[in-house]
Amino acid sequence: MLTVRAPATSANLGSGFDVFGVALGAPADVIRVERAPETTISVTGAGSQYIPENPKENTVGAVAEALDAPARIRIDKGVRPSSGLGSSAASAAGAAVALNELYDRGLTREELVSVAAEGEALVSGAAHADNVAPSLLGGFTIVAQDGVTQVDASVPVVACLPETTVSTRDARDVVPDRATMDDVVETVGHAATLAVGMAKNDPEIVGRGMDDGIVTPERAALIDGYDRVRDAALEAGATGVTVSGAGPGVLAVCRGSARRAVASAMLDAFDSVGIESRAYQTHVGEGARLYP
Ligand SMILES: Nc1ncnc2c1ncn2[C@@H]1O[C@H](COP(=O)(O)OP(=O)(O)OP(=O)(O)O)[C@@H](O)[C@H]1O
Ligand SMILES: N[C@@H](CCO)C(=O)O
Repeated sequence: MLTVRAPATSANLGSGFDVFGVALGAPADVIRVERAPETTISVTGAGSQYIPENPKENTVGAVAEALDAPARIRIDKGVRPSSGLGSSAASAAGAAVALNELYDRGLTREELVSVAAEGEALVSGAAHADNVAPSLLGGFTIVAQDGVTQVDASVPVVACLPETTVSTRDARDVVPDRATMDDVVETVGHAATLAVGMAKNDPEIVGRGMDDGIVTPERAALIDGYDRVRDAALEAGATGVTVSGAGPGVLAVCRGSARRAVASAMLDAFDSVGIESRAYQTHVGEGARLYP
């Protein structure tokens, strides 16, 4: 039996819609695999009651099929589904690493990105790789048409998850078809700033590059209390705040010394609109890890 821990991720980071992603130190899914004549899946842990065990409907089933690697697969969910922390992607990335090893397929982590993205296509209708790439490679990743670029980083973050859910499929329906040239120019400037901030591991520069006026306002409107949570986090010392992935999670970047205050401000702000939430005080972290 092989065991893999695959981290939650936060995609987009505001200015990098469908392009940027980061691996988070916590939470994570744990995937266990054993060879079997056909694929079976069992799911336990956070939100497991909402996750299908039918291989045709689970992201890990799509990965097993893509690798032609039938297995008995057990998923222990640390990443709650439909929260904006790449839950479906963490399972897919973990399964890709585990099954590649189990069947000695010899694919690199970079090559596994498109394999794991097959699972994302199954649940969200688009094979976007901005969650599976950081879950596989760790750090900060840029997914472009011609490949993935990765940089190690350890910027402190707070990921605050309200009890509500938003499905990625629904959140993709509100993405505008067009943007003005002014908005594009502004967003490119922010995205470039953010990428430099990650390379320098500097939360001030990362935070300055997180704003986006194209997709984020539409997504934020789906999250009750978003404006209050954002304002509270900024007041408590966050350098940047945005919707995590497709939401409803909210991601704040900050200096390590401000992390506790930012988390507490975000929890209080959700509470003030009658919504319970949970905050992960963590950092940009490592990718999927294989245990012997
Ligand atoms: N292994 C899996 N883990 C989690 N969700 C899964 C899995 N397989 C299938 N799903 C389905 O995928 C959907 C959750 O995926 P979705 O992309 O909406 O959320 P997410 O992965 O948590 O977040 P995001 O992509 O916004 O960061 C749910 O409908 C869930 O049932
Ligand atoms: N880039 C994708 C990620 C989903 O987590 C989206 O925002 O729809």
